[in-house]
Amino acid sequence: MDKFIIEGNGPLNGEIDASGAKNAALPILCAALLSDEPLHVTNVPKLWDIGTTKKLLSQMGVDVQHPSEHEWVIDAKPITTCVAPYELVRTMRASILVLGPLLAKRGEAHVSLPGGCAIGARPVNLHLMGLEAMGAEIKLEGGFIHAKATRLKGAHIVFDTVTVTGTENLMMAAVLADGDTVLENAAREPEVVDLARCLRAMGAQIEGDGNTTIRIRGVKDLHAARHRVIADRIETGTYLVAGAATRGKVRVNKTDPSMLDAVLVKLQQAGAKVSTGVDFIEVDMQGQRPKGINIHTMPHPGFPTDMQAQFMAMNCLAEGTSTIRETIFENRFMHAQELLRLGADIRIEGNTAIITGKERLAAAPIMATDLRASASLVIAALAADGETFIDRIYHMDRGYENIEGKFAALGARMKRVGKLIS
Ligand SMILES: CC(=O)N[C@H]1[C@@H](OP(=O)(O)OP(=O)(O)OC[C@H]2O[C@@H](n3ccc(=O)[nH]c3=O)[C@H](O)[C@@H]2O)O[C@H](CO)[C@@H](O)[C@@H]1O
Ligand SMILES: C=C(OP(=O)(O)O)C(=O)O
Repeated sequence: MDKFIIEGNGPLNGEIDASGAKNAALPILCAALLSDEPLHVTNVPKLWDIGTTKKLLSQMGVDVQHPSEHEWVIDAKPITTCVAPYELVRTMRASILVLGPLLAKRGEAHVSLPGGCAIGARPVNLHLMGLEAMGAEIKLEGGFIHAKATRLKGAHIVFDTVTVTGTENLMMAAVLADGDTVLENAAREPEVVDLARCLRAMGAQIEGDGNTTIRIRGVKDLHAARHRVIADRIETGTYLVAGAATRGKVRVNKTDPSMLDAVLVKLQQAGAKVSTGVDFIEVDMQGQRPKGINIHTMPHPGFPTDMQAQFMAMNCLAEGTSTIRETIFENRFMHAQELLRLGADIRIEGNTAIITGKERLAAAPIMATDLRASASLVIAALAADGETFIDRIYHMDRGYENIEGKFAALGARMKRVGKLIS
C-alpha cells in the first residue's frame, strides 16, 4: 500500500494550477447516460474516483474516449446494461449518481446500495423518496436498489435535509420526466450549478440552480453538447490552507474565488493576507503563525464540511484555542486521533472539537482514514518537525490530482513509496 514520507521543512511558497472539480465531474460524467448523443467534457481531473466512473460506464457498454488527457467524449448509445455492481459502488459512493439518469432515460436501474464510509452512515433515502414521488417503482433486494418506471412524472419534492448528490440525482431524473418538477430545500453547491449548466447545454430546461428552489420542465430528449468542468474549490482550499499552516505564501491559479467565500473569510481571520483575481487566489502569512479560528460546517454558501479537516490541522498549529463544529456528517473527526499522534491538543465533545494550538508538531507514523482526513494529515506533516510516514494514502488519490507534483512546486519535501493502486 502506498505511503507518503513527508519532511517538514518550513513555509510553502509558490504557485500551482487547480484541477477540475471531482464533485462536479462525477455527476456530469453520469449525465451522459441521459442522451444517445455524445457528451464532450473538458477539464476532467485525473483521479481514482474518475477512473472508477470510467469502469462503471464502460461495464454498462458506454463508449468513453479521451481525445486528450483531461478530455472525455462519452457516448451512451451502445449501453447494454443498467447495472452498477457492488465491486465498483463500494469503492465510490458517488456511483449512486447513475440511478437518476438510468431510470429517466432507460426506464430501469439496478444500483448496488452504497455502503457507509468512515465519515458517517450516509443513507440515500431522500434520493429514493424523490424518485418514488416521480412515479418510480423501487425495491431493495440483495443489497441492490432495483428501480423501474416507464416514464417518470414531474413532482413537487421538498428535501428534509440538504443533500448534494440527492439534488443532482433528482435534477437529472427530472430533465426527461413528463411535466414540471420543483425541488425545494435543494443544495446550492457550485457543483450542482455546474451540472445544471451542462444539462442546459444538452437541451434541459432548468431554472433556479444555485438557489434553494430548482424548477425543471421535462423534455423528450437531450442532445450532444460540450461542457467544461469548474475548478475544484476543495482542492484549491486545501493548498491555500497548507500555505497558511506552514506560514508561507501560496497562489492557486485557474480557480474561482467566488466559490470560496466562506473559506477565504476564515483564512483572513487566521491572519492571512488574501488577494484574489478573476481566476486566482493568493494567501500570504508573511511569516506569521496563524491564529486559531472557530468553524461551523454548513451547506453552501456556509463553510464546507470538505474543508473541515484541513482547517483542523491548521488550528493545531495556531495561536490560541478554537472550536470546530461538524454539522453535516456524524463521524467526520477521524483525523483528530491521528493529529494527536503528531502531538496536537484536541478534545472531542460530541460534534465539536476543541483545539489548543501548539507552536510545533512532531513527526510520527500516521494513517489516513478518508479523503479530506488525508489532506489534513499532509498539512500537519508539512508543518511538523521530522519525517512523517502517512499510510493508506489511496484515500487521497481519490480526490487530489498530481499531489506530489503540486506540493513539490510549493517546495514541499514529499515522497511516495509503494506501488500506486489504480
Ligand atoms: C460526490 C460528492 O459530491 N460528494 C459530496 C456530497 O456528498 P453527498 O451528496 O453524499 O452528501 P449529502 O449532501 O447527501 O449529505 C448531507 C447530509 O444528508 C444526509 N442524507 C443525505 C442523503 C439522503 O438521502 N439522506 C440523508 O440523510 C447525509 O447522511 C448527510 O448527513 O456532499 C457532501 C456535503 O457537502 C460532501 O461532503 C461530499 O464531498
Ligand atoms: C466526502 C467526499 O467525497 P465522496 O462524497 O465522494 O465520499 C469528499 O469529496 O470530501
